[in-house]
Amino acid sequence: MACDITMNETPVATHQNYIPRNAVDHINPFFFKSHHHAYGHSHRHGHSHYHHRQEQQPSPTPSPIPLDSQLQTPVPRRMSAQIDPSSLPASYSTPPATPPLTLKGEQTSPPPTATTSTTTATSASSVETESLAWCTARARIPTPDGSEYFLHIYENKQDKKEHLAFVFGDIIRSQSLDRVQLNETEMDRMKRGAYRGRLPNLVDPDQDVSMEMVETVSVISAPALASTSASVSVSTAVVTASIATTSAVTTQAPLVRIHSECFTGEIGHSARCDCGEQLDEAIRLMKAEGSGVVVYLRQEGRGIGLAEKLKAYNLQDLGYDTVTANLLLNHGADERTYEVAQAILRDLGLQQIRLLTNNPDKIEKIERIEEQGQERGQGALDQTRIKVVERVPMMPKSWEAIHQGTETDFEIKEGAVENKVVKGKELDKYLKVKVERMRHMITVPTSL
Ligand SMILES: Nc1nc2c(ncn2[C@@H]2O[C@H](COP(=O)(O)OP(=O)(O)OP(=O)(O)O)[C@@H](O)[C@H]2O)c(=O)[nH]1
Repeated sequence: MACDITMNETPVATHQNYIPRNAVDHINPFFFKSHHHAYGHSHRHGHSHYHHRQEQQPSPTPSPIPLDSQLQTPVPRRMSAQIDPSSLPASYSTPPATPPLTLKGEQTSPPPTATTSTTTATSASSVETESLAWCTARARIPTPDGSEYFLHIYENKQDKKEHLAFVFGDIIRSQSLDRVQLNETEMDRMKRGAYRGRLPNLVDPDQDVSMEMVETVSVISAPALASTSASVSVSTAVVTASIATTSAVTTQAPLVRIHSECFTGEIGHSARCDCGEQLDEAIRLMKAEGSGVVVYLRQEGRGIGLAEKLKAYNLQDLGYDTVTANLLLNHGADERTYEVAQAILRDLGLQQIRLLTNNPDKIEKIERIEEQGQERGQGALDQTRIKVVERVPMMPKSWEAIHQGTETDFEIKEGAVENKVVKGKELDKYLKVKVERMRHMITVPTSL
């Protein structure tokens, strides 16, 4: 079977208009947006280098790349398409950081031929109008038991945090990641993780890259972009090898865990909460099913942040419970929002999910269609409803042992944390308060 994994530069990505990637942040409009936010004063008074440069050195000629202004979007974050090369120092005309790539044994990239197809490249603006969150990178993460998952990084319009998705199995894919971006080479796509299958090692001379290995990878070059109005055409080389199909149909909705960051419980071995245990259990279940998604939201301390959570812990040591502690710090009992999680699930093509949770608030919020997007200036967001077709409870391990009468077999000592499984009076109190004051749907053991 013909197998062409040769990487071609797209025609517009010429030597002349190439800008080193590390130089681009300073002229990237998205960078300006966040920079402006952080240094609003200096910009307002026109003192910043960026502002000065924009006003004093207007671009004398149009960009060599015919792009509409809508392309000034955060995907890709370091897009070079907006740059007028004539306004840049000569030192910027260096070779591309992503050179044309050939497989071992091949001489040069062939010109576009029958194996090259014209595909629709998205203007990233379509991502901006359609979704609150978009995937910027994905990579395979092998785990000690030999299984692996793909970690996805998401940016969004609501905050400046990098939210994550742990995706188990090959079927669930990010639409925003798979979209063809302007001017990108197939090497760019592989670096972002926009490929199917597994990447072959092209570098190690001891490792023979067999055709069989190469056939396991396919750079995705033609995702469906029918709804994209602002689109341009680019040519990309197409891997002609057979690829892992996505047509496999899952018989049931995938397992999903929407998990909020907990530094103390996941990294800090804290026995105050069961967060680390829950994350591990969700991953274990998804490995067992061979499919599922953990959406990991950077909403530490139920949205109040780590410093405030530590203050809440001091108040808890003084005797207040986890809800009252938040209120005494002038926070809500739970300040989390789930619009970004909704956007991530939509991006992953998940509309029906089995949600691992005890928290009814999460279910209500994830199913709700928010109307605030427009008010926040987020454009017309995709509002496809997500349905929780099943709630899968997360019984704390120590309580599960009590319910099953296996408490004495339960190896964890009082107050200890073992493989992130926790047991102790502080945990019991925390969990009871979540049942009594936060409507958590787990049965408190009668002995407690
Ligand atoms: N403010 C505050 N946050 C806490 C405390 N203990 C844990 N957390 C945070 O609570 C959140 C727990 O997140 P999750 O486990 O995803 O959510 P949950 O509301 O417990 O719901 P489920 O686990 O899905 O049943 C994390 O952000 C933790 O950092 C606490 O005592 N005070």
